[in-house]
Amino acid sequence: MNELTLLTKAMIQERKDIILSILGGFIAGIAGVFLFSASGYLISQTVFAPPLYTLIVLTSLVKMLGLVRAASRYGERLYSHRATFSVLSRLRTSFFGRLIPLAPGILNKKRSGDLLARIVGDVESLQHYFLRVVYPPIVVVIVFLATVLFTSSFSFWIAGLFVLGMLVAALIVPGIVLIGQRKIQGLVRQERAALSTEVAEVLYGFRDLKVYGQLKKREKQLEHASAALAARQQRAAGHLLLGQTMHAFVTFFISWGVLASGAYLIRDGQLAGVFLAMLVMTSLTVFEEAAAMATLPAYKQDSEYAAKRLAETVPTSDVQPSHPSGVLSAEHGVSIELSGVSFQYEDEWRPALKDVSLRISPGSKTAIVGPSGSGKSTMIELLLKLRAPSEGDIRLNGRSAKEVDETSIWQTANVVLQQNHFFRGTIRENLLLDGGEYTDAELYAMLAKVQLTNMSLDDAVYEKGENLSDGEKQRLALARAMLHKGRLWLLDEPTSSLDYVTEQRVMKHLYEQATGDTLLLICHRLIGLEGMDQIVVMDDGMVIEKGSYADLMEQKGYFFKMKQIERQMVGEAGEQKRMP
Ligand SMILES: Nc1ncnc2c1ncn2[C@@H]1O[C@H](COP(=O)(O)OP(=O)(O)OP(=O)(O)O)[C@@H](O)[C@H]1O
Repeated sequence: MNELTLLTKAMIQERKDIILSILGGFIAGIAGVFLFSASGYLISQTVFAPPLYTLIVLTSLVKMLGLVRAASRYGERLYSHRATFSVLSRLRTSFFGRLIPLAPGILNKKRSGDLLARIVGDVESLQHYFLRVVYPPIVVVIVFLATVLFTSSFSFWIAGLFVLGMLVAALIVPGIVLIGQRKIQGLVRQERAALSTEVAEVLYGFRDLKVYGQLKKREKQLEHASAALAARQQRAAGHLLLGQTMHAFVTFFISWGVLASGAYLIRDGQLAGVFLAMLVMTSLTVFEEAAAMATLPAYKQDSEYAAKRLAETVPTSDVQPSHPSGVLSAEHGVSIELSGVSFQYEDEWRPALKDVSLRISPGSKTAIVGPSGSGKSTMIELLLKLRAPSEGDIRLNGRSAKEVDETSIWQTANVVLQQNHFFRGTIRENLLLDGGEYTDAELYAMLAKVQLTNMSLDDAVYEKGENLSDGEKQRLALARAMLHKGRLWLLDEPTSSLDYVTEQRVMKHLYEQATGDTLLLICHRLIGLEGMDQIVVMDDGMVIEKGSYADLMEQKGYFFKMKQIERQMVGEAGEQKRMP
């Protein structure tokens, strides 16, 4: 099943609007054909100076057909666009529904610019599927059959000419457009994704590119990607134009054919001369209705290619993602138990965590230390259910994490990650990210706790917190976590950019608030870990030591050696207790 199947299913759900738009399209099409035919007939009739009432009836008919055509065209547009946007909204919801569980894995794998091009552009492209691929042939065929039936009552030969013209307009012209079209649309999408990726790279890496003197080179690449896209788009537009031109030629040819064969039939006495203008007008109008057929293959290709790219991004399946109903209690500290947990990032050759077993009792304070790349942050990601272990089990409050609803974990956890995101807005908005309700006085009190007394709640925050220092970002993230009021603290190097004095002051408030809560702190500095209930030492994805500070110092193992090195570097004097 791919996106087009999903699209078709969504269209079935919007069948009422779709039927109404087809009905509107049919009435508008047929009213248009009769409007111009009646006009042609009216003009021809006037030559014979008919009675006044004939002219009144005919002009009234023309006016009425004009009104019917306008009203039904409006109805057609209204219902077809309403159906399209409802279908698109269903599709977008379903796409996001499948995309979200794949994050953050998918954000690692796909380049962000390309992903953005898919999320916005490809989903958007599918709107053409109904409006320009599925819907036009249905209306064209119905209007055309009605017109042929009408024409055949005047002349079988002219009706035959219409059928011949329609075969050329609906099959041969689109067929020619299709040749070569297959590649063009795919290439346009590829070039668009390439440009989007380039733009994202330049925007994200602007500073580094500038410092390393690579900005000019990247600007050139950007210009190149932009020119390549413009060239492809030009070719695609040329192709569309070719189809439209061929269609106009067919219309022109058929109208001349109707005129010539009509003249012949009149001379032969098989057709009354008064109908000739009417039949020519009929042919012009009915083929104008069929103009959408010429561009149909281009849109069909485009939709199919967009659907393919979306299906590649998030595999479609009938299997609904499970939503476990288990809730993590926010009443007291959480117990954590990891049994034989291993985890390997997709496409990585070695596991980030290997057979990790660990018990963290509720209300205890645990520090996780170890060299860079030893798997500490990965463990927090698994606890937050941002990723699932490849092997082993994680139990929270004695319940397997698989059975616990991830939202309840996020509600219970106060999280500070190594990289915390800040949104464009104000300090207040960034503090109240979880929608908590606090007065300004309470928020200022929190800012004071994290030593940000010089900040106003109305101060602007730029995108990604560009106008904040790393230390300010960490303190804001800590304030955000402290406002969250969960009973499980997951802190990944939360104070790495702070000076010792500020760190001590901030952490004092944090520990005060975390009394009785379960706290897990990842840190590189080994100073002040004496008060921790448990210290876990990790190396190369494994737990190599664990115990209290005193136990580990007595063991004289890895932690002891690291501590010796740190003491030599910082000096005993620099040591202060992390715990209050
Ligand atoms: N998104 C990712 N995709 C692939 N591999 C990853 C990803 N994140 C981390 N890794 C790898 O997993 C291993 C463990 O990384 P992790 O970030 O958990 O280590 P860490 O101990 O927290 O390191 P640090 O102290 O530097 O933050 C490393 O080898 C790293 O290269």
